[in-house]
Amino acid sequence: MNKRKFIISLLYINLLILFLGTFINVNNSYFTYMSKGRVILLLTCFVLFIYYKKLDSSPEYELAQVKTEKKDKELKQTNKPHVNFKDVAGLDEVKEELVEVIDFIKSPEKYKKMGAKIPKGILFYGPPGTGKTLLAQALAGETNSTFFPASGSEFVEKYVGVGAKRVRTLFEKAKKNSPSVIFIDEVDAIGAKRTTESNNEKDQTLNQLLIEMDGFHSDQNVVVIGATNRLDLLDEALLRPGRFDRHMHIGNPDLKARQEIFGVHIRNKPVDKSVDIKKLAQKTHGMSGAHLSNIANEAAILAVRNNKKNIGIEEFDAAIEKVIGGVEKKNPHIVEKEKKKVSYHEAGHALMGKILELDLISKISIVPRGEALGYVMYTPEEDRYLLTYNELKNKIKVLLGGRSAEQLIYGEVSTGAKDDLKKANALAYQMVCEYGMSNLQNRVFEPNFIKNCYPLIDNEIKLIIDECYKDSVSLLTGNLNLLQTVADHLYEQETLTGEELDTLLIKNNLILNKGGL
Ligand SMILES: Nc1ncnc2c1ncn2[C@@H]1O[C@H](COP(=O)(O)OP(=O)(O)OP(=O)(O)O)[C@@H](O)[C@H]1O
Ligand SMILES: [Zn+2]
Repeated sequence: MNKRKFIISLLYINLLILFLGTFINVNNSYFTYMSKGRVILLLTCFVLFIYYKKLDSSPEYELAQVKTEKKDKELKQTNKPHVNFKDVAGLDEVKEELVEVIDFIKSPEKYKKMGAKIPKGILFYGPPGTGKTLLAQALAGETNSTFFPASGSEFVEKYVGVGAKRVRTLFEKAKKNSPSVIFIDEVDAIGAKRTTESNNEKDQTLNQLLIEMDGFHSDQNVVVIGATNRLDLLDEALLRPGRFDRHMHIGNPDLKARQEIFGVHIRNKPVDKSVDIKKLAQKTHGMSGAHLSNIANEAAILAVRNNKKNIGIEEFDAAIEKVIGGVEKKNPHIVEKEKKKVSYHEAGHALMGKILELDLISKISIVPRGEALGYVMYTPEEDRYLLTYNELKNKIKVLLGGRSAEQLIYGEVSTGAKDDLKKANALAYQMVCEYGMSNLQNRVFEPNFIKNCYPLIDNEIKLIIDECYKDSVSLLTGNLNLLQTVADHLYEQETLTGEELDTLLIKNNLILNKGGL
């Protein structure tokens, strides 16, 4: 009821009471014998009633009504993203993992009956522009949830308690509008590791976030998604079970994913038939989804500028060059000619792993990840607590496989093996100083004693590393064809799963030469 209506109603009721009073209070000097007064009162009541009714349909009133309804609807609409999984290209593994969360949000009763708890906190981590925000929006879109975006930096304020209050309000709103998805970008701005030097405001904000995450129950149907470029910066407390306990890596797209991302971004653009999306994807190795969307947009702008009906390959090429210019300054990883070298390097690691039957390979990739230009991911067959002398040496050989491949193919080595060498040397050091696995035999060297006999220890480390490197080069030499095939496929596809690697070997009748092992 609005103000005007309220006043009229009051007036109306008062007049009615007055009118009835004329019958009860016979001594009333005004009305007892004044039937005219009664008529006037009745008439006023009637007029007021008509006015009241008219108010309901007055344009002014209707407008006010429409305005509030629109505001409510707008709020709901902006909070309900019209994005779903088909707008997110690539990232198949992550989407697969999220399917379960979607089901949780859609039919919580099913899980409640089984006593299963809805996952509360999911953490997306990975380089900028890879679709973390987009994916969170799509999760809300898929489940018709209300979306509450926030950024960690918004919560960090000068005044103690302000950030904490904002966190509280955000969660309150989300609970009221459930099912809902809270998305906190740059979560490291509030959730960074606490230092001894206290920062009252930041600590309070983080504490409030922890309290809120502990506080809501699975039946409240609120999912919190945090995003960060730096998982290593986050406070342990935030990663504990019941908080952000599901971590999903959102990496840069590989060739196939880049093709798909281009597909999404040219969906509504008039693109010339001669444009080959695969070729565009090949030219944009190492770029993020945001870069690709930027390229599609730049190309469209250029087409307008060139008075073209359709976007042609010239526009795409110019747009790629423009974006690469910006990227290369920030990201030294993206140099096309290095892609080949990285392919040999990673193929070297993978082949050594296969030859020596170390852990199972789950993925080989030349898509840069963090500091690394490429990587091989292993799934350990079982937890191992005891490793033999030969097994440790095999581990070192696999670590040196990348450098050996480079030496073999290019006749010289590059800086790409920095991390491998560090790990290989650390293992060799442990073999000599901790495990008694060198010519120094069953001796163990305590850290404060090492300085005294360092040349001796260093010599033993060198013997192990040199022998492993020699073996690794000779094993790869015996499998040169294989190295070539794997590297070529890796260069083409950018990622190979463990199964794809196996199929490749079988299909090409390639037999591992284990060099008498
Ligand atoms: N996988 C993808 N599929 C389709 N478009 C994508 C994809 N990844 C990124 N994009 C495009 O890039 C834009 C930026 O992505 P988004 O903001 O989600 O990245 P982000 O990972 O959240 O980045 P930041 O870490 O910088 O916050 C998106 O709006 C979208 O246009
Ligand atoms: Zn390596």
